[in-house]
Amino acid sequence: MSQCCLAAADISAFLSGNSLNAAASKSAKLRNVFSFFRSESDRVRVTREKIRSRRRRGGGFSGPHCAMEEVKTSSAWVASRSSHVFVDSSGLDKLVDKIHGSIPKVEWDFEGIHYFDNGPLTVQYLFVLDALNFCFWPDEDLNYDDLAVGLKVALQNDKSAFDADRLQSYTGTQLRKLLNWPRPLPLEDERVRLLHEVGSELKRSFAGKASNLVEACGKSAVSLVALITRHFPGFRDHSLYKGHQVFLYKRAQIFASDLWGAFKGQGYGEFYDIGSITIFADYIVPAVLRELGVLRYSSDLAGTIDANAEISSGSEEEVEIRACTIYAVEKMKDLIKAKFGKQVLSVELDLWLWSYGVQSPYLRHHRTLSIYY
Ligand SMILES: Nc1nc2c(c(CN[C@H]3C=C[C@H](O)[C@@H]3O)cn2[C@@H]2O[C@H](COP(=O)(O)O)[C@@H](O)[C@H]2O)c(=O)[nH]1
Repeated sequence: MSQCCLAAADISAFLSGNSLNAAASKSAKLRNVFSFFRSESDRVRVTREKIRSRRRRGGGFSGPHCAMEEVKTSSAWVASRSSHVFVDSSGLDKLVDKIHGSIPKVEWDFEGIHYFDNGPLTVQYLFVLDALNFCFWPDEDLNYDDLAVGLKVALQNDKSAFDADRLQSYTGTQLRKLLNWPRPLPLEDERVRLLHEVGSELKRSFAGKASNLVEACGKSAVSLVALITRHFPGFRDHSLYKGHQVFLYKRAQIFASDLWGAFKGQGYGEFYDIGSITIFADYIVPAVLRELGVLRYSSDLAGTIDANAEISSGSEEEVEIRACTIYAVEKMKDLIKAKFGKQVLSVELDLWLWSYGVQSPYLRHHRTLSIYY
């Protein structure tokens, strides 16, 4: 920079676009300095634009670890500002003491309802299952088991039923028939759209196979969640709460957990970081935590839920229920570690709490129309 050793003051003045303009008309020397800085500023502007466009494309700064950490940190952010839902620390304390820090062991597929052949077709089955694993409550006869069994029977009858091309072409009537369901499914058009999305993106990026998606994550559940939410918009389970983005990623995370459970932590289910997965913010676990005195609701919110009235997706109430669920279970894990020196997994806590909830006939859960859970 021999021709332009301007003092710092001049450079900052330049960046403000004032003094160098006037000076440049006085002398050639300064004119050179000015032209040098103009080309520099163009270079800087181009670089900045490149960074901005990379950010817009979502490249570079949202690595896999960001995604999962964001679930925990954004849920904690909500919990620290919530006004409809509260985590009762004494309730949490009592629950941990009650179980002496030991979680009752619940087997994955304790109901015996899932397809399993220990191979890539099981991965395809679980990905299709978790693409549709949401919002059963509007049909009081429908529940998760009907979906799991329906897809299992469909695959046993036709091994090509979940090929990427087939997934892209299902209609609502065909999906209903596949599940042997006598009437339109809740959010049926969305379920069909999500099947199409899974089929087309698996074909475009993973040779049609969910097993390739899993193999691409290097045995990291966190990377798998990041890969899924990057490629499949239907899995991008997030909300805006008081102007902040809150990440929940329920169906992306439960897919990793279902692989881990189905394959017993081996093969397609082997993840060195399964401990990073949080609880799955569905509508059963929050209701169980409320029943166990861990979550407390405002009287208005309790009244709405107990009257079986709906809560809007993205409302403060809905986001606080889901985020406080994640926050409470993370706190529960810390408490079990501090009090009993035990390291428990969210996926194990989840299976215990969820299985407890689906077997409680009078459980009152919140009702939100959502494709996320
Ligand atoms: N937190 C959490 N939420 C879960 C599951 C499962 C199923 N997990 C399988 C894996 C191993 C087990 O053996 C299960 O068979 C479904 N759900 C959610 O519950 C709701 C369905 O309720 P209902 O309408 O009553 O069927 C709905 O939001 C659904 O997305 C879970 O494990 N954890």
